[in-house]
Amino acid sequence: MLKVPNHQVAGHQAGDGKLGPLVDDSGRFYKPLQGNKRGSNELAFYTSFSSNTRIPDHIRRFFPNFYGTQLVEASDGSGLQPHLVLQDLNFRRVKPSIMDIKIGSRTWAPQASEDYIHKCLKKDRETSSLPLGFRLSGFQIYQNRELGFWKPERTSFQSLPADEVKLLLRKLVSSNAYANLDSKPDCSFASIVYGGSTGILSQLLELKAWFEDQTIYHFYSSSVLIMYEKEFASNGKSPRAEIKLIDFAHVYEGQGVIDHNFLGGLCSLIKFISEILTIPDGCTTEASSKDIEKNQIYFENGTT
Ligand SMILES: Nc1ncnc2c1ncn2[C@@H]1O[C@H](COP(=O)(O)OP(=O)(O)OP(=O)(O)O)[C@@H](O)[C@H]1O
Ligand SMILES: O=P(O)(O)O[C@@H]1[C@H](O)[C@H](O)[C@@H](OP(=O)(O)O)[C@H](OP(=O)(O)O)[C@H]1O
Repeated sequence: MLKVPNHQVAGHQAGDGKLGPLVDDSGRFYKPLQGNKRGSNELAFYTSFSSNTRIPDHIRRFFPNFYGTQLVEASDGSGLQPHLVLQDLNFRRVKPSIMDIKIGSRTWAPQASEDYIHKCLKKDRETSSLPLGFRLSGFQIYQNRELGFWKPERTSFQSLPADEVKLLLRKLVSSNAYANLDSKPDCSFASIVYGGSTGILSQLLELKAWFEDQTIYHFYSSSVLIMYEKEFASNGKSPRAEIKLIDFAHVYEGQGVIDHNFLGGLCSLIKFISEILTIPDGCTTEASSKDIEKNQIYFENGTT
């Protein structure tokens, strides 16, 4: 039995008779093949990527597994429709904090139509894409048992200036991340989620090293998803901090050219996250140093 995913933070969503992705209870995510060539383009990417022997395994792990296509009952009631069958990245996650970050100052490919380029260019200019090289496309931050998730309306954060984007990236890894924008984040999980040899920063650096070399694909409008479990982190367990790349409706062949647009955006995101780890100015001090240390010890001891 397919159902609407619990933790989708951006993109077209199922529900209220609309077309959107569905999940099953065995860990698969069914994304409807979108119209206007988006669906066929994304399928072409997954088909090419999954059979490409030049992709190293340590890079492949940053992409959802691909299980082909399947006709399933679409969420909008339009009957059996083709869907991409992907790994459900939230399978077995409990209360995941998630950020969908659209990478690149340019979200359109040169192959796109003039109208589409115009639409994207406008949005890139109006949001943080152009000034920062990425924009927050959607997020949910788990607050606590009483308050549940903080999942603000998407347009409310897509055009924020750099310091407020950094504030949200701090809130993502704070024990006191409440919907109230005035609360100063404690960043108590920064070191175990962003830092460390297996943390988000080191995963992003690994991805960046590949982008410095690879000329196979150009990724326009794709996102990096950052995910982790705050409750695990609070209880001294591994926070399951992971990055994954998603949304390949606008990926094209690289034809021997570096993907400067994606690489530039990735470098910018990396700078934001590394500054959170190295410059603690934006975090409260009471909680942080003691909590960071405590969590680091738990994590390094592998008490999962
Ligand atoms: N494999 C996956 N497993 C779990 N969740 C996913 C997966 N892929 C995407 N999502 C969720 O769905 C959201 C939208 O995904 P995606 O960007 O692929 O859809 P889209 O409809 O093409 O988006 P857009 O309208 O921005 O082009 C993501 O923000 C994420 O929350
Ligand atoms: O490929 P398409 O069909 O052009 O899809 C749009 C594209 O992914 C935009 O980047 C996205 O904006 P954000 O992800 O930045 O919000 C927009 O969402 P929107 O319709 O909610 O604006 C989508 O509709």
